Amino acid sequence: MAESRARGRLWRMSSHLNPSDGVSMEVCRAKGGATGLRVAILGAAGGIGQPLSLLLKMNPLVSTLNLYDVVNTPGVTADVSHIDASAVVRGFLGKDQLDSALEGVDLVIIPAGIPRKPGMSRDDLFKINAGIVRTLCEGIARACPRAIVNVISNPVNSTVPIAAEVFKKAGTYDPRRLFGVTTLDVVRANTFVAEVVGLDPKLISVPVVGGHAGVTILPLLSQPLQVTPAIRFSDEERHYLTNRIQNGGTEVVEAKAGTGSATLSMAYAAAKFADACLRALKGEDGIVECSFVASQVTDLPYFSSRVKLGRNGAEEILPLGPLTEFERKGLEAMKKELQGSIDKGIQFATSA
Ligand SMILES: NC(=O)C1=CN([C@@H]2O[C@H](COP(=O)(O)OP(=O)(O)OC[C@H]3O[C@@H](n4cnc5c(N)ncnc54)[C@H](O)[C@@H]3O)[C@@H](O)[C@H]2O)C=CC1
Ligand SMILES: O=C([O-])CC(=O)C(=O)O
Repeated sequence: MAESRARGRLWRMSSHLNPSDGVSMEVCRAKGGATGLRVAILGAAGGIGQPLSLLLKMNPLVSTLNLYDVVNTPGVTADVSHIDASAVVRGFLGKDQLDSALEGVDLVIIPAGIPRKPGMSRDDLFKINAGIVRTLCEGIARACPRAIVNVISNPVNSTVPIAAEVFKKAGTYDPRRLFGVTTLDVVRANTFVAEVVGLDPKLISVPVVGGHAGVTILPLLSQPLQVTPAIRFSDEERHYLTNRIQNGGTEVVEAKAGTGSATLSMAYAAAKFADACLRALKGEDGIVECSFVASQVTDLPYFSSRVKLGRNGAEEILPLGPLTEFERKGLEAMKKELQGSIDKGIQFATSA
């Protein structure tokens, strides 16, 4: 009897999580950690969304985790909610619940949209993902205009400008609060450099600048911070590493052979970047991450480089630092493509 009573209680606790099912939280004395931060994941049932939900549930800074998708959120929500970490997990399904998913949220992470198949470029995703990101950002402008926004959906070089234009149109744009997530490029750079030099990747921190597609991804291999004496690469190593980092996404797409792109490493990278944003929101000082943001570091209007994070988002965009001839050439080589992708996003959002 005692056992079955306990089971009934657990069932109600988990099934309240989808607000559409009409079961209330009456049986729960606590309504969730009041002092933490509220996070929403849009696209939470996807390949990235699911492991990212798991990692955010485990983040002690999160008090409420809202999981939104157009399919399958009740199952993902029930599953993740059973993990014994303090964040309260709530599921939201379909566009009618978008605004409820976003109300009062401090940080929104967007991994919604289709992934690549072999032979596709990230730009090939524009047709479908541009509209998805626009719709979701319209929801953010309505329901949580002060939230920090982390855009993962590809092509990032265009989806971030789309998000900015949606917010401008709504009168809610604050460039400090909008970030394209390029952390996976840094994660890959650290891993591949560590492999070549035979060090623990935790000791390596390679700034990766530019954008998030092919030649627009530029690792500054002359600046792998934290290592003394500084690492010097041969020409052969520099070419190998730059090429592998620029094509890391394609490497995974081809290995997955039509079943998707990076999901686990991306969830790890997104959780790392989200954690940096949350710690900055909490007032921690000295947090610096690479991200694709509105920028004046080059003549391009958006650019990924090292950004100092603070309570209001991007506090300071740090200069690129001294570049080698190889890196200067890489920077020049990316400009046309990156500007084109940015213009394409702006054009899409302003002509609609
Ligand atoms: N920024 C980066 O470094 C990376 C970006 N990506 C991108 O992330 C995106 C997601 O990739 P996966 O999770 O592998 O794809 P997926 O197809 O496994 O999951 C996407 C999820 O988005 C949902 N979705 C579709 N339309 C939606 C809408 N209107 N509102 C809410 N949710 C919606 C789908 O139902 C699905 O659950 C892709 O565009 C991919 O290219 C992937 C890896 C790295
Ligand atoms: O390559 C893709 O399509 C997904 C992605 O952005 C990455 O893994 O860096």
